[in-house]
Amino acid sequence: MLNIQTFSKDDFDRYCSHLVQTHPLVHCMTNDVVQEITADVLLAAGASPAMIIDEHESADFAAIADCLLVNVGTLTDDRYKAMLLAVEACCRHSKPWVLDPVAAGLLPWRDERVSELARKKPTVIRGNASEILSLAGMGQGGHGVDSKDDSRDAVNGAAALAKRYDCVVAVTGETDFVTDGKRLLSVSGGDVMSTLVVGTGCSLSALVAAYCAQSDCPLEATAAALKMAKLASETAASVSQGPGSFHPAYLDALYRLARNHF
Ligand SMILES: Nc1ncnc2c1ncn2[C@@H]1O[C@H](COP(=O)(O)OP(=O)(O)OP(=O)(O)O)[C@@H](O)[C@H]1O
Ligand SMILES: Cc1ncsc1CCO
Ligand SMILES: [Mg+2]
Repeated sequence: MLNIQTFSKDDFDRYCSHLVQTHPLVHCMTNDVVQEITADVLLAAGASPAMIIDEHESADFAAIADCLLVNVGTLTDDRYKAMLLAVEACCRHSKPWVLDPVAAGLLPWRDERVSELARKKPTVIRGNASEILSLAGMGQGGHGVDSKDDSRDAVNGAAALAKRYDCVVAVTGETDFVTDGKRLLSVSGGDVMSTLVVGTGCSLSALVAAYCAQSDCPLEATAAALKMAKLASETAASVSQGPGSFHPAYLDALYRLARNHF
């Protein structure tokens, strides 16, 4: 078992300043459900989103963008081909990319493709506890796209996965954990209301990609993205009455955090 280090607010401040000053261009290949929240979260946080998804353009754009998100939430054959081309371009150009293995562990066709993507050297894999446990071969999948497991129970699976694929693995939940198989960081806080708005996890994976752009420490850059989401969720929950008002308050809170770091 690795020692758990808490990721500090000072560390977050440094990474957040870097993000808002560099304004990274984030190439998003994500699912149909979360396009809008993903773009809005990136803009509010100080990054620049672009959803370029066709196989004729994905490799060219991966070479232009600062980082890539691949999210398999609504995967199709065509999208998968375009994702592979983008991932290969990222690897050729040494650009960071993040894999969000939505609903891993439930569907064999999807699982085969998620495993193939994971073997293509993602910088970070970010998922909920059930997704990370399934990828590590230690779980049976979630309740559709939602987690059935506690993130604390997925820490060993996350570390095993990080070692297997030589990448950073982030598992989110009541407490978030990030590991590269050698160090383990925890990020606490946030609010359970995050789980009642679709795409808080998916958009967080895009934010992880943004923080990893031009960073030489993807482990800490990932923790910074998770911390930003936790801080913004806390603020949003304190001023909202339910998921409907939480959603815009979350964007506003991300924006205020970013603005404080200009
Ligand atoms: N019980 C909880 N208490 C507080 N925060 C939580 C809780 N569960 C999840 N979160 C937070 O919600 C956000 C999304 O994480 P989650 O694990 O729900 O991702 P996900 O299942 O992939 O989401 P989605 O598929 O809807 O995009 C993270 O910021 C995480 O820290
Ligand atoms: C609800 C849903 N279904 C496929 S992807 C997605 C977004 C949350 O992961
Ligand atoms: Mg998810």
